[in-house]
Amino acid sequence: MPLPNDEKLLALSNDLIQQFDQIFGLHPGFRPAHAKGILLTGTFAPAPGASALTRAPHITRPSTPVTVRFSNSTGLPLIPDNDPNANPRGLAIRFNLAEHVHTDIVSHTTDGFPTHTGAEFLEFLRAVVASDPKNLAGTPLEAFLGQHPETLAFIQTPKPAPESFATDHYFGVTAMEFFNAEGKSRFGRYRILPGAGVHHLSDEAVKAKSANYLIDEIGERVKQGPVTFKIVVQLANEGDVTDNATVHWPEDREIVDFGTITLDALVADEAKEQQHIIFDPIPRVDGIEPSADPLLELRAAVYLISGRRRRAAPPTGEAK
Ligand code: HEM
Repeated sequence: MPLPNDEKLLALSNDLIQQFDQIFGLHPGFRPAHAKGILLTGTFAPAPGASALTRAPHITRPSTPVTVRFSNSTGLPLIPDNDPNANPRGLAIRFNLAEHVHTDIVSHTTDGFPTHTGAEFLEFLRAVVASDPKNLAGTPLEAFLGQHPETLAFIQTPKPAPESFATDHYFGVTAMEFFNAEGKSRFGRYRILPGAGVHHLSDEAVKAKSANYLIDEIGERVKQGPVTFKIVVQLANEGDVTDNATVHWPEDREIVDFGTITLDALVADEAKEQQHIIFDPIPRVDGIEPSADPLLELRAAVYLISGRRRRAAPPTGEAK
């Protein structure tokens, strides 16, 4: 994936990475956000009707190998899985179409995002750093939230911890434009639904869990049998806002089946692979185009700059 030439976009990308570094500290070889995670492999099988939505190659083939990464929030490689700040959890899915040819979905467990643009997100992060969350009166964060009800709404959305990475639902958040073989297009947002059902833990139950309960559990679970997720797409109606991750579409919007992923193994040489793989929020595949959501191009640049830095760091091995 290429880096864009847009100087302003690159400067904003670097500022955002620096802001994460400032909040979480530098951890060479780890991601500045979603630092703690685990990689699994499996296959994707398209849903029978999905070709009405898109002509993308993984929809026209019976089976495509996938690599997925489950993660905790924050740039702390050792954040305890039972820390409330580890929510929302992430799920990044790579569809391996051929050698060095792939398309990804990047999702997390909250349906939405705090801000419409990356510049606002940077302003929000700076306000967080400059404010005492326990005493908001008169702080930059209070001022920001006063001007951005969509950010307050995201903060106030409950973010319960899952029983397992395999029992949470994940949201693509940013809309994509899907094109089928006839050239007909629809905007949609991915949802990734666990075959084992959505099961969250109460705050009390989470406290009793261990610092690695999710990472340990998914490793054990996949040894016992396959872990499945159904991928669906929530379709926009004509006139729905498709370029703003803070705007939700009404729940009555049509949802179509996209396919199923079946995960059956952990990745060997985990630390090395996690350091190497760079997920891309832009699909870059025929049949699925990015929407005009400003987060997409920015994130693609952020993840690439960050990923190149991670690859250039000494091997992490096991986090110490
Ligand atoms: C301006 C908006 C955003 C910024 C600046 C941002 C920043 C980052 C950064 C720096 C990383 C580490 C990338 C790497 O080193 O490979 C990352 C990873 C990630 N982000 Fe974002 N993010 C944004 C929006 C989102 C949204 C909307 C979602 C949910 C759909 C999301 C979900 C994730 C996930 C799941 C990962 C981990 C990917 C992996 O496993 O490699 N982010 N983000």
